[in-house]
Amino acid sequence: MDKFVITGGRPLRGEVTISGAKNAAVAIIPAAILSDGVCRIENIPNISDVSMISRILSELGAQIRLVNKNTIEIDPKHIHTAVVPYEMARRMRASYYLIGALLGRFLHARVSLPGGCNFGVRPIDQHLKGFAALGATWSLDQGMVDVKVDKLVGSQIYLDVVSVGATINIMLAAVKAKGLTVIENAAREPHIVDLANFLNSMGADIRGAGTDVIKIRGVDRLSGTTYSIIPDQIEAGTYMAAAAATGGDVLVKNVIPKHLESITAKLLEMDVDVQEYDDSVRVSRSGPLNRCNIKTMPHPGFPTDMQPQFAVLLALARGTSIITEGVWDNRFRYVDELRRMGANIQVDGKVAVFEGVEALQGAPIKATDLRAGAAMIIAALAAQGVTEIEEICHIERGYENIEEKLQSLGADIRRVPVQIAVTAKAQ
Ligand SMILES: CC(=O)N[C@H]1[C@@H](OP(=O)(O)OP(=O)(O)OC[C@H]2O[C@@H](n3ccc(=O)[nH]c3=O)[C@H](O)[C@@H]2O)O[C@H](CO)[C@@H](O)[C@@H]1O
Ligand SMILES: C=C(OP(=O)(O)O)C(=O)O
Repeated sequence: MDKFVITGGRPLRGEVTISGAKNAAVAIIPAAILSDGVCRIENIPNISDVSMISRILSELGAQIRLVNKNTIEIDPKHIHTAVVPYEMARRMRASYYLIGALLGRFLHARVSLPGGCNFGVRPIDQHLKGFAALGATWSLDQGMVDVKVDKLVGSQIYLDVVSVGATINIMLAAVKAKGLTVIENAAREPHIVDLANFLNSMGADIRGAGTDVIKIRGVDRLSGTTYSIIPDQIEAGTYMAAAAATGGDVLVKNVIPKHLESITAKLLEMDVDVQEYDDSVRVSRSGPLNRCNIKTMPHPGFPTDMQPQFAVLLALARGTSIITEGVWDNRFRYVDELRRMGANIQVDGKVAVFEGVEALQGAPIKATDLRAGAAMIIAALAAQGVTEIEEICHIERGYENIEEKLQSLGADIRRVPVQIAVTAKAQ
């Protein structure tokens, strides 16, 4: 296991190119199971969650060819089982998309309950409610969800909570159902639109993705396709926050500025300069950071996956700021790590109150989850002195080449192996 060693205090300057979106890739790769032909998927981020979901597909019998670092071809013809190995699926959140995709193809799926970042309870009741509305029955035994159906039949489904995962999973099963499925109170994130575009390019009939009512008219077959994944909204936002935290000047390239609107709005409120171009944004700061309040919400609200990175900015902003976490029950586990660096933050349930400090100091800390890990990197880049960040495997789930990208912006970040202390056993 490696750790990052970062010497802070250098403003980030230069250009960085954003990779394909993790949360689109981990939905689109399992969606390829539904195809009769080969799917060529471009702009795939080279991250561990993508490697894991690809390995699972291979394990099921799919042929996966790496065309280059960011392009794969998936031939799902030889998938021979609807049972996903327990150990693999429970390591990542997006393995739950295998339920919808396998159900669409085999009318049966047996998949372990998913893993992913630990934000407290992460139920899948809305996914199961959706499958049941399409005619399926499910049971749970030995940590595996078993979902079966004789025939998928389109239905009207109202989601009780706006859920990205349930919206995508229901779409995956409903594309092969008989008749029309309508998902009401659907999530509207950019990766939902990307998945719908991917499925439509295979011959699906999905309308309304990006709004809260999605209509899916089932089709008998889906063909192979060539598709390029959208840029990662959260990776882009992370580099924007890093530029702002270090008082730098960074051109963030290969983005869809529309997807960044809520992030840009908060940076502007904090007196950070943001210039938008066709497919890039330039973020710079020379004056102090101004305080602001943030409430995370489903898209188009401020994304919960940007909450920890902005917490670092608020920890350094003048005055008192408040973050209200509107999506997850427990997404402030990283606050203890920021406190080690000198941040003044009080947490009460889903609300965190920040009293801005002049500077953070380097300290030994850890990544408690993926975006918390990104936030620790930002804090370390802005801090005085040296910070060591352990448990960076969380960060590798979602950020392609993060140390190289930061080094190209002038950051002093190194990856070094963690020394394991070995205690000699008395004979
Ligand atoms: C792989 C992936 O894309 N992960 C993202 C996805 O996670 P994920 O798909 O797991 O998140 P959801 O949108 O489903 O969850 C949103 C809220 O709905 C609740 N809920 C969800 C499903 C359900 O069946 N019942 C239920 O009550 C959750 O507990 C949470 O409070 O969207 C989250 C919200 O934008 C992001 O933080 C994650 O990065
Ligand atoms: C929470 C995230 O991912 P996952 O749902 O895969 O844990 C994330 O991408 O920030």
